[in-house]
Amino acid sequence: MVHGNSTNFKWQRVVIKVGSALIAPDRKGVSSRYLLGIAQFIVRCREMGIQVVLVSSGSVAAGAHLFPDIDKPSVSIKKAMAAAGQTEMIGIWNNLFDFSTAQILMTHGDLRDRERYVSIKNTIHTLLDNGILPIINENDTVTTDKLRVGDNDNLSAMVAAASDADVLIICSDINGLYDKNPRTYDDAVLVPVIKEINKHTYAMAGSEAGLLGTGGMRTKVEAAEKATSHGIDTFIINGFSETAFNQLLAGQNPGTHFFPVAKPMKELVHWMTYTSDAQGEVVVENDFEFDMDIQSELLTSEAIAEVRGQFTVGDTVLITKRDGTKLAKAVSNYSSCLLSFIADQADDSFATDFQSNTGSIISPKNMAMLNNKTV
Ligand SMILES: Nc1ncnc2c1ncn2[C@@H]1O[C@H](COP(=O)(O)OP(=O)(O)O)[C@@H](O)[C@H]1O
Ligand SMILES: N[C@@H](CCC(=O)OP(=O)(O)O)C(=O)O
Repeated sequence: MVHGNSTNFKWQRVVIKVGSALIAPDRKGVSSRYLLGIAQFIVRCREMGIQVVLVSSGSVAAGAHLFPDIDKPSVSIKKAMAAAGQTEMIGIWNNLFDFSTAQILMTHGDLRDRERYVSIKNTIHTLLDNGILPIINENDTVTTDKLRVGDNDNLSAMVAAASDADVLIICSDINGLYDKNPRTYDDAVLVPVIKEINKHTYAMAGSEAGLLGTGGMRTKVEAAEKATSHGIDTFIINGFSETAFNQLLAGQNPGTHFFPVAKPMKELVHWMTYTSDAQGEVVVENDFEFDMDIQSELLTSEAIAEVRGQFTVGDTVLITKRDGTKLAKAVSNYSSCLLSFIADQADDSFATDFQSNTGSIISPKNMAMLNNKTV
């Protein structure tokens, strides 16, 4: 746990996310220029008994030099860059350590499937228990718009939650979050501490990324929101600066430190809120409220105004009011077809009988209240 501007370094497990500009700063293939300092930090953490998981971006940037005549690469060229760059990148990381490393490539399609998520989680823990450094990236070659996380900031927060980490360190090409983009405004000021992430935090982050990166500060704030709501301290630091790593090791905050929330979400609720992806929507009337006291009647067909999308039993659905308010995400015990059918019956007794035989539509142990969060 970290306090104020200093740390007492009681971390047991750290996730370190490294941005593309640190891997291939000149787009001439991978370079060890900045990776040496990061590798030294990883080694020192491990010497202190802290387990480390590395999330490394940079496969596209690392592979770009193999396609020298292409100014504006298409999606398929970028995927080819990623495939070729990934081996260069893993090669250089592997050479920097005298212990074993392991590569894990994943997509959002893997993380949002509970069984695959648990499998990833178990593999990470098994690697750590055996002293092996997991090096993780999105599997860009197989992603589609529907399947991808799209940026490694959010991916690193999902990985931090899956790893049960207590700190996430996002290494970027800039000192931390400024009150506005310092590449545009000379008078931008570094924000050292964020105690609560809100719309002002997002306003400061804006939406511009650097030349090599994806998502800029916005996706880093999204990542910090995901991680801190799971009780994970989050830092954005300058990965170019060895001083920043030394400061962290000395218990100081070298960049922006996002404090964990006072009451972190439980693991399953956190996964449902931030990692699972709703396959459909169950729309209820505007005056609907969950009555948590009667669990079997948490959501009954009479309350349903509309069923949107196609989902099967066990899929996650979004429960929204007609006015668009996001109430909850929950695992549906009914398919969209069946739910539409029983909700459309004019005779309420049909639905009541059906539900008393088949069971409730959703159950509280598989639901996460959203309070209109952006997820
Ligand atoms: N408020 C801000 N504070 C800091 N950086 C900002 C801000 N707004 C935009 N940026 C841009 O975000 C960049 C870092 O994000 P990004 O390019 O995605 O890097 P990375 O590869 O580390 O993920 C900075 O170099 C800067 O150009
Ligand atoms: N999976 C991509 C990373 C995309 C990404 O988020 O990049 P960055 O903003 O530099 O962390 C790659 O390896 O190129």
